Amino acid sequence: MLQVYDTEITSRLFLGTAGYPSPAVLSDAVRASGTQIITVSLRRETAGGKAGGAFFELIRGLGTKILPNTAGCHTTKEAVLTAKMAREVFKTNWIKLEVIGNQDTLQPDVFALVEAARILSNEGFEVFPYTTDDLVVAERLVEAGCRVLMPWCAPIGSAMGPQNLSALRSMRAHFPDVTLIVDAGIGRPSHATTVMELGFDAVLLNTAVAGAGNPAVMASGFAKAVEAGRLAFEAGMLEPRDMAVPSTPVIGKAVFS
Ligand SMILES: CC(=O)[C@@H](O)[C@H](O)COP(=O)(O)O
Repeated sequence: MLQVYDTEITSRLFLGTAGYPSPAVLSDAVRASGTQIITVSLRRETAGGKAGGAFFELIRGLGTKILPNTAGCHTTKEAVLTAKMAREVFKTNWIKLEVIGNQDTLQPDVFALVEAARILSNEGFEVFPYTTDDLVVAERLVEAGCRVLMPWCAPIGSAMGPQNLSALRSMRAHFPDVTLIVDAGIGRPSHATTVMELGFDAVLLNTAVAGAGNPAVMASGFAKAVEAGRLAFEAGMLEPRDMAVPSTPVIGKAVFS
């Protein structure tokens, strides 16, 4: 069971809803993933060219909790305004806060992000900030009122997978009580397993499923990968060793008669 703000969920896989070839494929993938939280952009072109009301109706019909996002925003002002519109449209205080600072890497403008997080938290929003793996920025976001952090593991849509495992490990160690969700850059189920093994609470991904040859099958693969990583973390994994250790201890010598 994972607590996200005051909501308890069992699936640790969050799914984006952009870039699917059709609304039907999107619906199938969401169902196959078993996700309980999907993120929706108020601004992006949506599945099958459907936009606005029709798309949002489809999203509401999927039976998951909705985490609106501010994808495509580049300033504090734009992100705050988009968050307020999202609250009206989806009747939720949750907002996945994205303030993009660089067009090539789509990395967040962390200064504008902290400012927007503070404004929105003060206005009663529960903020899920899309951030880098920088510990100082993370501290500022927590001070601004965020109880969830969403560090990237690689640029959005890159499918590169974790680029800085030691930074992610440090983040987990520094924030044992903050809900940490890896968001962006995951390309394969094994990437999701890797970050879950580090003790991250969940992963959010979009492109790896939406762009797969068969999104529903890939969504199901990711669900299993996330669960496997979590189970491994909870079970306690062995540390790698330099030397061989016999897995079958022997006592004395075999006796042949
Ligand atoms: C969907 C969303 O809100 C994002 O933050 C992002 O698009 C996820 O990244 P990937 O598409 O790389 O999984």
